[in-house]
Amino acid sequence: MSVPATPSASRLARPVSFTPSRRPLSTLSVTSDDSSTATSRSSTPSLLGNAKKFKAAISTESKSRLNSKSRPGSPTKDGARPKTPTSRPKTPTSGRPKTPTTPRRGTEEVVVSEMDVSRIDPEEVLVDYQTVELGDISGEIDEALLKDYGADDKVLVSIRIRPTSNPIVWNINDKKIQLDSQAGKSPQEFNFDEILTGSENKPVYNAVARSHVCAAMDGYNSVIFAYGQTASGKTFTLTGDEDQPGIIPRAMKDIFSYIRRTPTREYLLRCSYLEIYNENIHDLLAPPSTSAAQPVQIHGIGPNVVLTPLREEVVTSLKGVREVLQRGEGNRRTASTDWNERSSRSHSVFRVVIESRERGERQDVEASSGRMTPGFRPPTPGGARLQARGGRTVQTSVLSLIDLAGSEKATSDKERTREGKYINTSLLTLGSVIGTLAENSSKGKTDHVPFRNSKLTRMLQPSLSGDARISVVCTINPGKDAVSESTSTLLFAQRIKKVQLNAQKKEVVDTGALLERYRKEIEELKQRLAEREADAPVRSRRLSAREQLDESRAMQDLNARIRQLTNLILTSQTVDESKGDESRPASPTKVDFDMSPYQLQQELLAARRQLDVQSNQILSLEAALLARPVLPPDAPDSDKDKMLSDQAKTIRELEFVINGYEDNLGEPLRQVKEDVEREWSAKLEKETKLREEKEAWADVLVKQLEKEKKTRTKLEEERQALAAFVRKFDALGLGNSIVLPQTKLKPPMPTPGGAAAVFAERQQRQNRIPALQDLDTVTEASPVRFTVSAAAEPSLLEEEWDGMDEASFEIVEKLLSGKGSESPQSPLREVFTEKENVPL
Ligand SMILES: Nc1ncnc2c1ncn2[C@@H]1O[C@H](COP(=O)(O)OP(=O)(O)OP(=O)(O)O)[C@@H](O)[C@H]1O
Repeated sequence: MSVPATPSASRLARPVSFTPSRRPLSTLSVTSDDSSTATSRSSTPSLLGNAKKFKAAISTESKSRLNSKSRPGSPTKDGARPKTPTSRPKTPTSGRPKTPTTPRRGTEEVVVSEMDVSRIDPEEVLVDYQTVELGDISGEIDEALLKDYGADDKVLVSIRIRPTSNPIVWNINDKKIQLDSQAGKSPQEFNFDEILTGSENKPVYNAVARSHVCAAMDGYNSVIFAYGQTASGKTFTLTGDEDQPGIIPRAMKDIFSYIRRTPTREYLLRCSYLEIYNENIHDLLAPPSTSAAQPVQIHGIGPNVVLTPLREEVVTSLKGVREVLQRGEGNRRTASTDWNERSSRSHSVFRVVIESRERGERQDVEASSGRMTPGFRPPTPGGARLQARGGRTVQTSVLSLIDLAGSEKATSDKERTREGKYINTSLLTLGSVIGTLAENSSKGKTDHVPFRNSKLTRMLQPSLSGDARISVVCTINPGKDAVSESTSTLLFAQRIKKVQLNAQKKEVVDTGALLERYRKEIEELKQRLAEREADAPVRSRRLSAREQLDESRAMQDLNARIRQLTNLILTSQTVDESKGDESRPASPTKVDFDMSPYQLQQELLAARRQLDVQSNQILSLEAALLARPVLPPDAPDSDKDKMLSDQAKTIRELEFVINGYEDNLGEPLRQVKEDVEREWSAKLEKETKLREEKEAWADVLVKQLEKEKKTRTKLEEERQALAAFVRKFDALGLGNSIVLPQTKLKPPMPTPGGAAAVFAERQQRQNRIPALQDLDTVTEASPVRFTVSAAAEPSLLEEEWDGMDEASFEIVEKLLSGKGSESPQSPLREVFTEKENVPL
């Protein structure tokens, strides 16, 4: 379906001033009325001024608040609702440098608000259902229209197509949009949450903004922004005109409607308005001279963004909002360009900080909040203004409504071209940030996101990082002359749809009460610990090992709880004083900058040491986590219980080790340790003695062996001598003729088997000496004694023949030399031969 060139008769019948006069006439079919455009822009807030005043019955609490003399915009005696002050001193128009050709509107009307939040007591300017005027609210919010967009953590992306007199080249089918094939490009189909046409702003507000405004009232940060090429209708969508109020005025009406519908809570509303012009941030609510002299700076690390100095003004009615908007818009830079008579030359951000808490009893509120002594309170930059008291938490959220400058081609004007470059660069950065976030979300990547490349993206970092619910209205010109710009806008819209969000409600707890509770608990714990420590030496003597163990564990628990509470106190104090509505993790350590450098250095060192210890703990916990036994998810409960009790046991044992072995052992366990040591030293002594005995015996054996060896050598020499003698003897043929004198030589009688058998028998006898390996069993008999008895048995090799003396050898000499007998068959030879039983 094609969008009709004239979207609807009723829309075009209205003198809508969407066609700037400086635009080339050839592209226009609906003539515009320049003066009406200017008028409609400049008179935007007036549409809110027609609201009827409503006098609601007010509570005692409200009355007291309203009757407070010190309150700015004090009510009249008839109890009328509080008003945002209107009488302000006029400021000079000089100040922040203006865009040369297009002086900002309204500078002559710029006034300094007395509702600057840093000058008033927040408790005095609360809004509740009784103080809201009926004229300040939209018709009752139709719950049926409130789709809970954003709850699914997706960006709500809508396309708004402005009317044009040019031929339309886009086909729209419900929530799909596709370039007409006639346009000559590949017809890619895009799918969005909403596609809106026409000039009615109400349906646009209902579709793209209302749910996000309500989410902000419910405690979620919400961001709504318009993106698109120049003159495509961003400002028309956000601000609108007299006939068609845009998202901002409608949102403010809905905020008051919401308050009116919520009798249980009271609210503090603060507004700020800024613009980013040529990469400088200007406070649109500050007097221009101040704003020029002191551009707003972005502070903070990572997603923690703090803007200072930025004026915040409390609003208690729609009228107050209107004044703030009027002032801010008057300070905004717009200029006539080739495409838009009043082109926004900057990105503008209108922020409403919404703080709320449950309504309390009057007395309680006054006593706890100090409402009885209203007046100046020291501001807490970036923090919540409302105090959480009496057990009531403060919920804080920010609604940001952003009108981006439109991307554009170079123009004939040098100044516009320069601005255009800044605008295009920051929009390109926004595009690449969104692109990276989308990639990271869809592909599970963690690529670096270039938030810092522009002020716009740096400022949007918390929201784009997932801290807010986001709705984007992408405005396009459907004409043939803007196909490439519209396609690029649709591609941007498609990318941002993929960004993953995770907005959470922000609540500041009643820190005063909580801290008091922590302090009390710490005191009690310290006292209990001191009592136990004092009692410990006496008690430990009476306690069993088990009880001592429990005792030491109880002391450790007490210490741990004290440490934990102390940390909580530090953290809470830091949250209270510096975290404010961002509710971001804060350093648990408070730095006192009045300390000397040396003290600070010591603090730093201590903090580093603690960090080291903690990172070690993390490592060991991670290791334990990795090493944990894995149970299937469907494992029976008994198994899980067992595993848990095993792990608890292991943890207890590890704690033992970690907390100091000696310290935790206690007296009884020390005794066990000494007993074990005694037993083992006795065993060691016995073993040492045994080893010494064995070494002595081994020495004896070695000596014996050496002796045996010597004897063997001697015997061998004897044998060789004898063999030589026998050979000589035989050679002389004296074997048979020798008669040995019976008395002198009595050689042993040959035995069966000869000398070898005798030798073997002796050896056997000797072998009856137990083997070394048997000695272990013969424990009682000392191997030394055994060796001595073995040595008493003469060796065969040492044995000398009876009667064999020097004389005997002489006779043998004679016989061998042939002097005793000539016969070769001498019986002597036989004897000698047989004696040795060895071959000669
Ligand atoms: N949907 C619409 N219906 C009727 N008029 C429209 C619509 N959209 C835009 N216009 C008109 O078109 C003109 C340009 O619109 P607008 O200033 O809102 O564009 P823009 O996107 O904010 O441009 P820039 O980026 O240059 O500031 C205005 O006169 C506006 O009234």
